[in-house]
Amino acid sequence: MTWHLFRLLAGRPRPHLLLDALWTLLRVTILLTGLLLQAVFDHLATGSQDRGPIVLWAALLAVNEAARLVLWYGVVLSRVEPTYTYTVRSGLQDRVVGAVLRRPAATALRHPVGDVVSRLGGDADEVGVFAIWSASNVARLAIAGVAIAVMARVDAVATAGLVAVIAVVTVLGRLLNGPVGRRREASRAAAGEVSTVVGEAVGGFLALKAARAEGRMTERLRVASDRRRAAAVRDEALASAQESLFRVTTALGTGLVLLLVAGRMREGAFSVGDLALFVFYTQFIGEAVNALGMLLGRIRQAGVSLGRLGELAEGPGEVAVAALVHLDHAAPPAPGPPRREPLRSLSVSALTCLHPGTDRGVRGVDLSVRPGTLTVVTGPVGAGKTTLLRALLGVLPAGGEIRWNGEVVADPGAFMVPPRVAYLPQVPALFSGTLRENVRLGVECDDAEVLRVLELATLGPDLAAMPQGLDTVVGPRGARLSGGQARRVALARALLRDPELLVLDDVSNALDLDTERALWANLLATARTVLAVTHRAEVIAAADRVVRLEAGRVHGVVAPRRPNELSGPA
Ligand SMILES: Nc1ncnc2c1ncn2[C@@H]1O[C@H](COP(=O)(O)OP(=O)(O)OP(=O)(O)O)[C@@H](O)[C@H]1O
Repeated sequence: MTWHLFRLLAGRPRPHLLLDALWTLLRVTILLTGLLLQAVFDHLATGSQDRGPIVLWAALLAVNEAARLVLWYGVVLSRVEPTYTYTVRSGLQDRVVGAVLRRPAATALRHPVGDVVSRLGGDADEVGVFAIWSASNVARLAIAGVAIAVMARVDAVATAGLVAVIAVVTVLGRLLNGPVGRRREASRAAAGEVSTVVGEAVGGFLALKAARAEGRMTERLRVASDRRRAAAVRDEALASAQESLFRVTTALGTGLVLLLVAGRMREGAFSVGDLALFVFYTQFIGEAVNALGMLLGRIRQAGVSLGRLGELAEGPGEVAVAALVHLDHAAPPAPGPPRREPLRSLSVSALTCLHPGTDRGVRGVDLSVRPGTLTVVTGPVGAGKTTLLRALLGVLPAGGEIRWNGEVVADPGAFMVPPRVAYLPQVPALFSGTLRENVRLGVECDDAEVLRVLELATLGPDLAAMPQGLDTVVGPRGARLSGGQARRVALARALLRDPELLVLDDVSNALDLDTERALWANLLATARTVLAVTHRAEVIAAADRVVRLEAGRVHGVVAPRRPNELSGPA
């Protein structure tokens, strides 16, 4: 996983290299401070009365410190780091959401919505933070290497002792990496569980109130939060232990250096300036080792997070992450709409689709749809009507054969889309935005066209009562529409695509009888091909063909004559 993490960052190396360079510059100022201190103390130790060099070094120290502060706060912390971390974060989120949207509808979202939101937030954040952390600490370690070289020139033995302490602590810290990673994974999973419960509670708020089930949901949330707390405490405890291990390096190192150089100081071979340099650099090297420990932990954590994002995009395992990283270089373009080809025939044979882990769904369904006709699928509740439509459209994985104009459809999910097919599900989705945007949803057309399809969907009178007309804000954050209105807006969206085949799942639901009659009269007057699930006797009577499903199997196909009474406003 770590390898993929580095590949991800290497995909766009420039911001990382810029940050590496800035941090290196910052650390060089620290090296300079050590050398200036050494010079100041050595000069003081000579007992010289000449204050000139001291003033010069003090001035250089002040300039050096001021330059560091300006570079640190003014450039790195306030601009470069936030830009980089948010670019990585939002880049990952874009890629994951893009990959999910490109997946076949049948398998697009395999995790609860709350968990997905948690991963897109927390896990993308973790990788974004790692990006800036790695830049900062790679520079820190490189300059620590230079500091060790400078110290070795002054006293090789004391420096070797310090390096030995660092090596022991590093090995011990690395041994903790495995458990730290496992606990981080458990903690993230527990956080995802809490988000799932919160997502369900917020999404089903009204249902919970209506059923007076708030207590049950609160209890679920409490249990999930307790698990999350326990996992987070275990995670933090071990991560802190690992951090502390590295932190003691400074104290141990300074003590060891003092012991090792005491003899040479007495002999005058180790100056006061050298001691100042050693104490200052030991502190810096200790911090670098401490940072190395945190960096190692963070690599694990960021790797875990990248893996979790990869799962959303592609599925579990390394392959998923490789694919996610690969997307950085060659995000496949979204496929354009298929070429329009008039529907001459649609046939389905032996279509079988069972819901995973159950024997429910549909089995061995044969069906044919002729152009310009209304085909109705009916049957009792739970008979498999919705399953049949969704399997036909590739929204659910299914066996059997589908032929469009005689040609076998290999991938229904990619094939059964506008302008071939438009689908109105039982629960249509509206998005925050205006009525116009919800109908168009990416289709370029003028308002006259939007108004025409809204009229066809019998929303004309409703629209006349909306002061803002097409600019009326609908959807989750806008003025709410009634269930029937939302359904007809979604129908207008489908009609705007002018599909060869219109697939409707229970469009009559939530409509009064007059509106429903007008709606069906409009649909039939356009002589388009419609495949509709419905219970309404009038619509069934008007159909060219009626398929009756019972317990997932076809229980008869009839062809009633279209009665005239369904004629109405066109
Ligand atoms: N996601 C699912 N997982 C498991 N079983 C499911 C799932 N969705 C539906 N089912 C089951 O499959 C069967 C067919 O469901 P389906 O929704 O297709 O019926 P339907 O005829 O459309 O019902 P309704 O008239 O209520 O819309 C039912 O027994 C249902 O319980």
